[in-house]
Amino acid sequence: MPRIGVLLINLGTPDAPDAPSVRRYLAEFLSDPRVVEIPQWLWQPILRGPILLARPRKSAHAYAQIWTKDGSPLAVNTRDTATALAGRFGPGVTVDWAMRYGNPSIATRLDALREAGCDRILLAPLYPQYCAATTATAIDCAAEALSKVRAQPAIRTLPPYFDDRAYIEALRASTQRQLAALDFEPDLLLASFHGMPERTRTLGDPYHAQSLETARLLAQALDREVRITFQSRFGPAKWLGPATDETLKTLPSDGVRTVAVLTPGFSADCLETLEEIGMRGREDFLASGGRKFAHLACLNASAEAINLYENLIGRELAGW
Ligand SMILES: C=CC1=C(C)c2cc3[nH]c(cc4nc(cc5[nH]c(cc1n2)c(C)c5CCC(=O)O)C(CCC(=O)O)=C4C)c(C)c3C=C
Ligand SMILES: [Fe+2]
Ligand SMILES: [Fe+2]
Repeated sequence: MPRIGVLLINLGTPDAPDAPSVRRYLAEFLSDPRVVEIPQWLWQPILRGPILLARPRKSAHAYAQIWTKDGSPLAVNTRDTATALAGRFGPGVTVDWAMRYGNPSIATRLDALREAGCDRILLAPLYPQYCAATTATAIDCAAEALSKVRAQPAIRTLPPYFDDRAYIEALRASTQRQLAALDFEPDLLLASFHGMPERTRTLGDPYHAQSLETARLLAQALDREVRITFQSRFGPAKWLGPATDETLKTLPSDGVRTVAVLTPGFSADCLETLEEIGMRGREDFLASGGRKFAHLACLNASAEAINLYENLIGRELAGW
């Protein structure tokens, strides 16, 4: 009987909500040439200069507002997902989790799975929409770690699931459950995806098209309009639009008084959903004349999510 490992991979987060930890995390993240596609000789002085001098303190303040007693929400939600999936695929399958940047690293968890006897490993980046800056770099990192291994395990990767029926169904059920618990019926449902430089789309990254398709299928499943925006702009380059923050500021003058925002491109709640949408987005909307604002939780380790991953991962493992 082969022993199988499943490694859930998410983006990564600082170890603590303080400036030195955020600095270490940002230095690793923003030095990845898959994330910032500027030649390193030109980029590193900018990163090591203005960015890593100013941003860590500002971001640490934001992280402090969303930190939980168990740690960073991104890590806690990803860990809880792995824990909830343990045992769901039979006794020969171990489910573990890792972060592309920071801890626990992909290399250390791949080592642990191999030490546990796993000779087949499914890499499961928890990004529904494929993006070179998220999916590809996670796979690159795993391949880099395995390049130092003599007796390599067999590897599979979980395909993007942006249009998978099980994913759309999980989003539909989670959205309807959360809308039913609100004390208002929102005029508009806004789906905010993480942004990317516009240039990556023209270079052939399918992320934008896959995000649009997710929103279209969700609108169809809910039988109502779902408007799409892109958040978290970084740097001076042109990013995918329309921008979430600008949209939230102009919606009230267009007659939208109540809004519910979901973030279907994030598998787990994190700084970008809890602080950027749940706090700053809310303030922007209400300060611009909006009356009621709701931020819907990501799938996280909800029953809908566990059902989804059991389905997606189960299908991959069926061939093993
Ligand atoms: C879900 C998909 C994501 C894409 C695509 C993505 C691209 C991308 N991000 C940055 C810069 C930053 N992102 C930051 C945080 C962050 N980003 C994602 C996801 C995607 N990023 C997540 C899940 C998180 C949250 C991490 C957490 O700890 O909670 C940050 C750090 C925070 C900050 O200082 O604002 C930066 C910086 C770029 C440049 C980029 C694509 C080019
Ligand atoms: Fe990001
Ligand atoms: Fe951000």
